[in-house]
Amino acid sequence: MTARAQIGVTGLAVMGRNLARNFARHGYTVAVHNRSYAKTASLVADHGDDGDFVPSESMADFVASLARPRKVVIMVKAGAATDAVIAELIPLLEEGDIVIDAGNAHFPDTRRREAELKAHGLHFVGTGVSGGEEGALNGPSIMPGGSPESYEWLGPILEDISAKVDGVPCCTYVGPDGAGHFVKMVHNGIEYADMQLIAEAYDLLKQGLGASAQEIGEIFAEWNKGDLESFLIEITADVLAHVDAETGNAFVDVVLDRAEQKGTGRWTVQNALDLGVPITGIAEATFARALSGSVPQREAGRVLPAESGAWEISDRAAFIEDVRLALYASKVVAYSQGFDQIAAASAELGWNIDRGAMARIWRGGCIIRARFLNRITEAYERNPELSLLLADPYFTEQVGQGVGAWRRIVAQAALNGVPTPAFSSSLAYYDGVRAERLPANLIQAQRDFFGAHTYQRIDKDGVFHTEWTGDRTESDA
Ligand SMILES: NC(=O)C1=CN([C@@H]2O[C@H](COP(=O)(O)OP(=O)(O)OC[C@H]3O[C@@H](n4cnc5c(N)ncnc54)[C@H](OP(=O)(O)O)[C@@H]3O)[C@@H](O)[C@H]2O)C=CC1
Ligand SMILES: O=C(CO)[C@H](O)[C@H](O)COP(=O)(O)O
Repeated sequence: MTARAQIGVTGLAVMGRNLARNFARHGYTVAVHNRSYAKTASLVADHGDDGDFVPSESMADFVASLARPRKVVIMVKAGAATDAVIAELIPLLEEGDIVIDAGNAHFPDTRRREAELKAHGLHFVGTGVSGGEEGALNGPSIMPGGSPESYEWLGPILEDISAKVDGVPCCTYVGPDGAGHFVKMVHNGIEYADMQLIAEAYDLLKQGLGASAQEIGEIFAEWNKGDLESFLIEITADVLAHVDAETGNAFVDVVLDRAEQKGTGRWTVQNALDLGVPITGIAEATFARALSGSVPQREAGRVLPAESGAWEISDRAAFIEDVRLALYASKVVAYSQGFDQIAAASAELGWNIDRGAMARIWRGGCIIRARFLNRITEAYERNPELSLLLADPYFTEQVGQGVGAWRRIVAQAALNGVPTPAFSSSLAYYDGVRAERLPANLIQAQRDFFGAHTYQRIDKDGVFHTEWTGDRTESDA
């Protein structure tokens, strides 16, 4: 076997096969392999004319077909399958070779694998890839972690096959070990929030205006021409316009209202709890999916009284504009929180992640690609240490213009019994983060009362405790 392939892909399901085709279409000789040979054979049979593929049945032949340093992309089911493939690869590879896990791995797994492969003299690159089937083929957003040295070898190839916006690749080096998969995880968390917010906007228009799916689709299509322009709004308009062939009804009206999840949103929330970063929009979106699937609770809950009146909206156009403004503001909150989480993890793990660069590589190729990501990049370019995206002058003004609408929508939804967990929690976050004084003073006093947990004062330095069950004197703790 001649070692002539410039890159290899093992795992040729939806993502791997399209990524392999993308490499081939960009002129790379691509070694391809899958656990079961049928997928390899069908890739070459169906898409052989995309470029130069080198198919192999065995992992040993696959590795032997790669030029050194070998670059092996693993695109298999995340978790145990990735470990199994790595274990098979290690004895076949040589010092300096690069293993790239492009699946949706959990970043602690990536950190573990990177350390393990380093001990074998191998580079391990955990990379986020977003864009689904279409993105993998035509240009995804790529978020690679690992050693800077590995990026010197790999970066040009990944940048080549990534999406481009204004000629700029949607791929850049993210940071060491698990940084790439961490950023992909937060991307997916934001994806959950964005989808939930869009779903809430749809529900408000449906319940408030009694609008049909078709009409709401037209509203979303209109919104997609302005500040909200994004892939998710675009596909929402498309989905809402789709008619079910079997029933002739709007497609969304025949889809069961139970949202599933594979785990990246949950990981994002779990990690935010560990870091102590309030990502309330993402958390509510994740829990909203859980609520939608809580079948026994939802069946039991149908008896609960609503105590809400009939929703009458006199000015339809004004209501639609309010929903649009509330959606935009809530969306900025979700991104602001997600970028806070990236900053916190980066500081804790010494990753030195450039948040502006992350917004830049999310402008194209990925599921959350959106017009306003340009504005986020600009905000972090203005101030790389920005502690709150919402406080960047551009976003302060933009969100500020919609605050009245946001409050009206959240209030009307509550009065009319329409659940808006992501809209409401985002507004609560906005009010919380801008508050001069929060009621946490009372919580500190309570904690000191029952557990001598101490508190600080606003009028002098130090840490104090009050003898609550004694004479109530205060002492330095
Ligand atoms: N689908 C999507 O839109 C996106 C997916 N991802 C991530 O990309 C990765 C691939 O996703 P997708 O293409 O959907 O495929 P799947 O996650 O459905 O995984 C199927 C692939 O994994 C292989 N596989 C499963 N178990 C093993 C094992 N023990 N040893 C070797 N190979 C194994 C299968 O081989 P076989 O054919 O032999 O069964 C097949 O090639 C996943 O990590 C996913 O989370 C990332 C972004 C978007
Ligand atoms: O990674 C992705 C896109 O970026 C996938 O689409 C994501 O896995 C979908 O997640 P879930 O199944 O949890 O909704």
